[in-house]
Amino acid sequence: MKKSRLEAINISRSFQKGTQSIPVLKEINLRAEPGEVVVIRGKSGAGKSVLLWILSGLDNPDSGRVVFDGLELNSLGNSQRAELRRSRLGIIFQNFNLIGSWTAYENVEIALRNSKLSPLEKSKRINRILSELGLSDRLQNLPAELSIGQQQRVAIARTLATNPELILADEPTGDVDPETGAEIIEMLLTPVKAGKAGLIVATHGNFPLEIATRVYTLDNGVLIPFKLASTPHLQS
Ligand SMILES: Nc1ncnc2c1ncn2[C@@H]1O[C@H](COP(=O)(O)OP(=O)(O)OP(=O)(O)O)[C@@H](O)[C@H]1O
Repeated sequence: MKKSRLEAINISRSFQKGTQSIPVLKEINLRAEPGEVVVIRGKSGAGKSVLLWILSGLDNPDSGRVVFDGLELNSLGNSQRAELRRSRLGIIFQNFNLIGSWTAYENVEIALRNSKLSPLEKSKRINRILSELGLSDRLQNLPAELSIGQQQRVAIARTLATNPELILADEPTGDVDPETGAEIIEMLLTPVKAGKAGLIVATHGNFPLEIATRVYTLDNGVLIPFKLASTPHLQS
């Protein structure tokens, strides 16, 4: 099996406020590969989103490296990074990043714009994923006509549509009821259990830690391994 491992090596990132430099990430080391679920816990403002942006090449670290499947993100240009995100990484943002004037269907379709699938295959895939997420009767609705949880599911459908090798999810179950949360987790875990994708999740704490391969707490800029009471495992 091809191992598309992501590795972050000694990542540091600070932000400037006036003359003051505020460190958000301090020499973070992290890895994830297909079949693994890596959870990053942390309070609001701990730097979880900043870390996910850096891991997906949306932001640059001040120092350190991110390597995905042998590719150094730092040395890729913007268009190469965008292509990597489009074709191999799946990012679920905290604010969903849906396009307001497009329907649920169109918001998922955009992820497949460069795919080699035929129009029929594309449409079958979009319909299947949206219906698996319980949105078959919302295909033609705009984001503003959907509940927050439904918008979140459209964002997840858009991410899963391209069969990414690594999924980076910022609070994927943040704004939904427990039942919907469980469905979202099941959808995210399907490619992970099949060994096709790795999953990195950032959470305040409402993600079930027992399904994680590794859990960390991001505290004061440092990533600290978090030990679960029982042995973590991924049910298949
Ligand atoms: N562009 C920026 N300029 C200055 N400071 C920033 C910038 N982006 C993030 N920060 C700061 O970095 C810190 C970490 O923010 P981040 O959004 O990563 O936190 P988080 O752990 O994801 O929080 P939450 O769980 O509330 O989303 C915050 O103090 C934030 O103000």
